[in-house]
Amino acid sequence: MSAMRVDTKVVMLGKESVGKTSLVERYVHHRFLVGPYQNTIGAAFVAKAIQVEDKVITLGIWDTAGSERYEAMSRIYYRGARAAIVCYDLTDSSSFQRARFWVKELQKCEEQCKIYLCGTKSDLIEGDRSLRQIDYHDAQDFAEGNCSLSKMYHLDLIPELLNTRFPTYTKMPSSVPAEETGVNLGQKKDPYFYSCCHNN
Ligand SMILES: Nc1nc2c(ncn2[C@@H]2O[C@H](COP(=O)(O)OP(=O)(O)OP(=O)(O)O)[C@@H](O)[C@H]2O)c(=O)[nH]1
Repeated sequence: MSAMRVDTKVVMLGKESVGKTSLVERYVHHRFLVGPYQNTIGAAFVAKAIQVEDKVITLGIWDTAGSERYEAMSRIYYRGARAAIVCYDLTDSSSFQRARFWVKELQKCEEQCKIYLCGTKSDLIEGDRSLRQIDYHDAQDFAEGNCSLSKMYHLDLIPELLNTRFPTYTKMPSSVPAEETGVNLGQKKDPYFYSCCHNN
């Protein structure tokens, strides 16, 4: 069996239960798994081939375990990553603290890695605004304060962002309304991301 060639390494980081695995499932298999929560142990790998202009590139996505018990292991998985999706749960302030930790760590240790800050579970706050624990502006300020570029991007555009050889920035929306912040996998809406790329 021949080894799979991965063109671009992507790592998912964030506190346990924020929804990293669900995001990967959605992106790769177009599904949202309902049922009891099963925490990731160590890390999981999935590959996805995508078309970028006239080329096919293979993303190798490492979905790390959020539990702090696996923190040292997660460091192994972000080594050499071209992009990191750092997730936080909009209804859990401690998960935002954890996301800040990972962003700082990546900035320090992986200068070439593009960082995407992603708020998850927006369906919960749509149902009940009082559940929101991370203010929209706090997240935006954090992205702007730490990076030279801070916009929101649609998930499907991330492959284009990742491919520095064939950048197609013209397709990106310059902004999306505040209401669309965060990821709503439960209701299968499209996820949006803050990008805080400090090396674009
Ligand atoms: N309501 C809602 N629940 C979600 C969403 N995304 C994930 N969940 C739920 O949150 C729980 C944790 O999701 P996972 O995707 O396993 O979280 P994880 O970040 O991979 O967790 P670890 O493997 O522990 O690091 C599961 O019960 C999911 O069904 C979402 O967008 N909305």
